[in-house]
Amino acid sequence: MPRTPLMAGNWKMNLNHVEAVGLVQKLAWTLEDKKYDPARCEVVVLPPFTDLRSVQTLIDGDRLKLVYGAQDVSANDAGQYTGEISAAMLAKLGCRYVTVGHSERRFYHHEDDALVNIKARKAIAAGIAPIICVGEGRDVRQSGDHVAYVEAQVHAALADITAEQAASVVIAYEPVWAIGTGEVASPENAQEVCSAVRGVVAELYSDAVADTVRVLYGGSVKADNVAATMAQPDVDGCLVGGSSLKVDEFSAIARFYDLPA
Ligand SMILES: O=C(CO)COP(=O)(O)O
Repeated sequence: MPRTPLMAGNWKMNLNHVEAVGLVQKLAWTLEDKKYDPARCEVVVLPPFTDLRSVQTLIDGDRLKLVYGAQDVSANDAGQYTGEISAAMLAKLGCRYVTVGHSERRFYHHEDDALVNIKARKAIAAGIAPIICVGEGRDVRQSGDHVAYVEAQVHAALADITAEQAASVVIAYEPVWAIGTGEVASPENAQEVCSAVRGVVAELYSDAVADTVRVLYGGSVKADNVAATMAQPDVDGCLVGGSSLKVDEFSAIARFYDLPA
C-alpha cells in the first residue's frame, strides 16, 4: 500500500486555546474551500498541551477532516512527576500523534536517545503514533558525518520496538541547522538522509516495514519549497514549524501536489 503523505504542523509554544480554535477553524475552512482530500495528504496539528481539549472539541464536534496530537509525552505512566503529561492522558484526549525527541527538547531539556526511545514506547503502548525526531547539528553536517549520526539516532530510538509496532512509527528528519533559520535542506540532502533512515528501518525489521514507515523532512518548510522536497522518493511528508501558524501557507503545503516542484 502506498504511504499516505503526512503534513504535521508543530506549533511549538505558540497560541493559547482561544487562538488555537481560531487557527483550526480557519485551517479547516481553507482546506475545504480548496477541496482538500485527506486520502492524498493527512493533515495533523500539534498544539501545546493547554490547547488540546479545545482543539478536540472543535474537530470532533464539527467533524473536521483534521487530526491532532501533542508535542511531547512523559516517559512515566503516572504519579509523582510534577508538570508531566502521560501518554494515557493524551490518548484519552484523542491524540493520534506525538512528537518525541524534537531537537528543541534534546537541547533545552537534555533529552537523550534513551529517553526518546522510552517516550516512543510509551506513546505506542497508549495507541499513539510517535513522530520520532532526529537530525544533526551544523557541526556534524560540516564534518560530513551526518548520515551516520542520524542512523545512530534512529537505531537508538527504535530499541525494543517490535516490527508490528514500528509500522505505526513516523520518523522526522529535522537537521538542526535548518530549523527556524530559513535555510531549508536541499531536496537532495533531504533525500539522502531520509533514504538512510528508511535503510535503518529495513535493516532492523524488513523491507515491508520500511515500505510502511513514513519519513518526514522538517526545517524551514514553506509553500515555495515543499513540492521539490516532496518529489523525493523517500520523503513522505513534512514536519512544519513556523509555516504551520500561517493558514494560507500551511493549507498550500497540505496541497503540495498542486504546487510546481
Ligand atoms: O522544528 C520544526 C518542526 O518541528 C521546523 O521548524 P520551522 O519550520 O519553523 O523551521
